[in-house]
Order: sequence, then C-alpha cells, then structure tokens
Amino acid sequence: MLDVRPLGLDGVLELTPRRLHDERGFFVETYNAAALAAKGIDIVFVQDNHSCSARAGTLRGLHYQLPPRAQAKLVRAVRGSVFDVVVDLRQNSPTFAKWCGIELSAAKGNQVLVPVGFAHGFVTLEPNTDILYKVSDFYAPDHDRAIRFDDPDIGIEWPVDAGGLQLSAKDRDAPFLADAAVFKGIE
Ligand SMILES: Cc1cn([C@H]2C[C@H](O)[C@@H](COP(=O)(O)OP(=O)(O)O[C@H]3O[C@H](C)C(=O)[C@H](O)[C@H]3O)O2)c(=O)[nH]c1=O
Repeated sequence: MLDVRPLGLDGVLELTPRRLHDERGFFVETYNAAALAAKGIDIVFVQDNHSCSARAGTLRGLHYQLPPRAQAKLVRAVRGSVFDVVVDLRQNSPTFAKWCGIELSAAKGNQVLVPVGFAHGFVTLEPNTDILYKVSDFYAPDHDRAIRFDDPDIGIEWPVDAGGLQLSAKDRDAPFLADAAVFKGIE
C-alpha cells in the first residue's frame, strides 16, 4: 500500500501511498506509522503543519532546525504542486552540500521524507498550492535556521526564473552555507 523510492541522498525517500479509487473518487491513507515502520521508517511525528502559497514562484526555504531540536519532515502537496528540495547538511557526510529535488503534486499524491540533518525548501509550480507536512520535533524558533536558496556552493537547479520569485525577508537575507551552522557528528 506504500511505494518507497530512494532519491539519491541517504534516507531521503519519495513515498507514494496507494489510492483506492471507486466511482466516488479515491481514498488514501496519507500517513500510517505501521506502513512506514514496515519500510524501516521509525520516526515519531509530533506536529502537523500547513502552508498555503497564493502565487506560483513562491519559494520557502532552505530551512532546518539545529540539534537538539532538529526535525525530520514528511511533506506532501494537498493542492497544486511544488519542486521540493532537500540538502545534506551533515558535515561528515560524503554527500555534504549535495541536493536532490522532486516534484510533489496533489495529483500524484507523492510525499518526500526529509531526515534529520537535511535542509528543506520548495518553490511552488502553480498558484494556490497547499503543503501539509509532519515534523518530528516541535517548532523551536531559537533553533530555526535558513540557508540561501541560490547558494552556488549547493547549486540547486530551481525550475523557475529567479527573477520572479516571492521570498520572505528571512529567506531573502539568509546566510550562505559557508556561514551557516551545520550538523556535526551525524553520519
Ligand atoms: C515552521 C513554523 C513557523 N511558525 C510561524 C513562524 C512565522 O510567524 C510563520 C511563518 O513561518 P516561516 O516563514 O518560517 O514559514 P515557512 O517559510 O513556510 O517555513 C517552513 O517551510 C519550509 C519549507 C520548511 O521546511 C520549514 O518546515 C518551515 O521553515 O509561522 C510556527 O508557528 N510554527 C512552525 O512550525
């Protein structure tokens, strides 16, 4: 009932729960802890978040929380679509500063699992896009961090023109990776 596809960075997965269609439409278990555990994913999520972005080209990220409040995330689009990006911030990782991206859409019903140790961001691909996501620790403003979405040392190939992006001040003024706190001691 749950398809899992590795996305090339350690522990970053695309999850696609199977939709059960009938003449009314469909039903899908969007989160089932036992189904995740059966795939070796034993993360306890404690908070649900919902962000709504009115415009295409709205970019949120790259965000993460530092230890001891680091968060794993399970992200999905419930309306519209995004290009979703995950960046390895584990200093000792062979894929440090590497990124992977995937389109998440309400139509596909796919999700991305972001482990602790990674930054997360997305850009909306259409107007009125709603993203729901679970996190494995509560919001901790003092541990909340951002890195520039366009850091050349990461080199994310966003599928939208940088000129027309909508960014929060926090994201517009975020530091480059070289000046940011990263995850030490997590392999
Ligand atoms: C994340 C969060 C934020 N807030 C408050 C703080 C601000 O007053 C307001 C908007 O926060 P922010 O601008 O950080 O929201 P996004 O830019 O959507 O950031 C989120 O989206 C990127 C893609 C992520 O991966 C993170 O989960 C998260 O940082 O909500 C809360 O009250 N609780 C929370 O858990």
